[in-house]
Amino acid sequence: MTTHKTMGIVGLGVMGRNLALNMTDHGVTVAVFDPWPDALTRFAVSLNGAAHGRVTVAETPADLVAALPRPRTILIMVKAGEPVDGVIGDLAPLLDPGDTLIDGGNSLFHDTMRREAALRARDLHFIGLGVSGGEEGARHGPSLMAGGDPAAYEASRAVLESIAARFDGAPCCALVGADGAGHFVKMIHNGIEYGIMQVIAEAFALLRDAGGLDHAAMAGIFRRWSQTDLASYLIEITATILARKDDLGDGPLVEAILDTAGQKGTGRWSSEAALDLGVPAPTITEAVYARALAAQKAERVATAAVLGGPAAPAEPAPAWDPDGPEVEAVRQAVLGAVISTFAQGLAVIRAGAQANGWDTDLAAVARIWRAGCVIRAALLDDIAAAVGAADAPGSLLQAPAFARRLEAAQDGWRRTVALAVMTGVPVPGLSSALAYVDGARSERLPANLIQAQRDHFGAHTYERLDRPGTFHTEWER
Ligand SMILES: NC(=O)C1=CN([C@@H]2O[C@H](COP(=O)(O)OP(=O)(O)OC[C@H]3O[C@@H](n4cnc5c(N)ncnc54)[C@H](OP(=O)(O)O)[C@@H]3O)[C@@H](O)[C@H]2O)C=CC1
Ligand SMILES: O=C(CO)[C@H](O)[C@H](O)COP(=O)(O)O
Repeated sequence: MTTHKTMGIVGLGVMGRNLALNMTDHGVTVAVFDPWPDALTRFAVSLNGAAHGRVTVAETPADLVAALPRPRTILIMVKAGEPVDGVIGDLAPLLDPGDTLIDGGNSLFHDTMRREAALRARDLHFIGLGVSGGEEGARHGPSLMAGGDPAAYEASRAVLESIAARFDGAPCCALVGADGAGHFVKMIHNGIEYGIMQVIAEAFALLRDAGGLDHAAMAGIFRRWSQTDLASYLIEITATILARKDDLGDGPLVEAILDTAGQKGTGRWSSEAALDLGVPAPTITEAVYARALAAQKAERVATAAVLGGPAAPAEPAPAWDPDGPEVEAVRQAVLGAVISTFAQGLAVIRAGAQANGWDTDLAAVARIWRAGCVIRAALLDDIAAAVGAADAPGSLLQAPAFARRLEAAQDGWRRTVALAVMTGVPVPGLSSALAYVDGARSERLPANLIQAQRDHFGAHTYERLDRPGTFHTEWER
């Protein structure tokens, strides 16, 4: 298959525009189309005369297709859902066998599987490409998670690798399986992103509300945490956010922001996939619930007016020392919860790959998350080594490097969750992540009682520990 150094791009919003600029920086010839004239104007302004001769601005999908050498490759960068089907519907009749469409949006992997099959039947290739890194990543190096036919990926690989972020010189771009695999991996990336953002937000609430720390002190704490095992993009931006003053009012900007978090669907889809696969991902799901609860602002205000929490101490406690043991305990809680969330997400990817017949290499996934993406973190280097080892265990929790980290973190983590419970600070992320680890390391869980209850009320039968077979008991006789 021919290697493409020319790419068509449909959709010049935040991501499409910046990916197009990134490509022109890397010598790729691009032809772009967006139905919104302002998007084309904004793109022309961003180009500022650069890449002369290597950019064609098309006025219609037909012009775009005509501007591309065969076999053509077109990256679709529009909102997930109907707009993607709309663009495919516009382009497919104009394409020739062997051409490739790449969907770089946050599409649901089931949609990608459906689209890939429909286009394959028309001799067209379809790659579902997870793109992470936001605006800055798109412009200067995102992490790219591709799903599709290896030959079609090979044809676009040079361009994708040239624009991807690099970690120790290696591009953060890989084929992670067939059809919907790239979008599945990106979906779980976002689920992990939800979990980590939630536990960081809970740490912020504890430092502020239980620890009595001001925003300058908290910014310093997060900056120091950036120098530890917790080093990551999300911890870094949290330090920056906490330090920012409100230029439209007094005090820190973060306190002027309405406390209702938005969500576009990938977190919920991750939870749905985990439930469908029967794989626990409680911290991801709690993070989705936490955003749903946050969105119920009026309801929360009404409840707060009638329902009190724990009694305040007679004497207000002094603020925590930013270098003291309480803050270190919160750091351990966040570290443990981040590891737990990665373990949950990787387990869902492993099960999703198995269920869908994808040959997803978990170590490659961890490697391409080391730079460019929102969940990039120092831990990912060790995660890649742990899940890529010849004798890699079934769960990240069993990998010696992570079992030891969790053991070291658990004391502070438990004290932090206990403190949150006693002071009434909601920590669904930190506590579910801990419960996941405690459940995962339990040789015996109380599911024996659940089986007995099921057998009692529904004659569902049970198995025994000491002999094979299926048993039923007449419990009331
Ligand atoms: N923003 C981010 O940080 C990230 C976004 N993503 C995903 O990337 C995708 C694009 O996101 P983003 O760039 O932020 O979205 P934007 O809304 O900024 O841009 C989408 C662009 O596509 C255009 N468009 C819509 N429908 C069509 C169509 N039928 N034909 C051609 N163009 C069309 C839109 O035009 P109009 O405005 O007129 O509708 C708009 O210019 C989404 O799936 C998003 O979830 C992935 C990673 C990070
Ligand atoms: O894919 C992304 C980052 O990786 C996008 O920023 C996405 O919009 C984040 O999800 P949500 O809007 O639901 O918080």
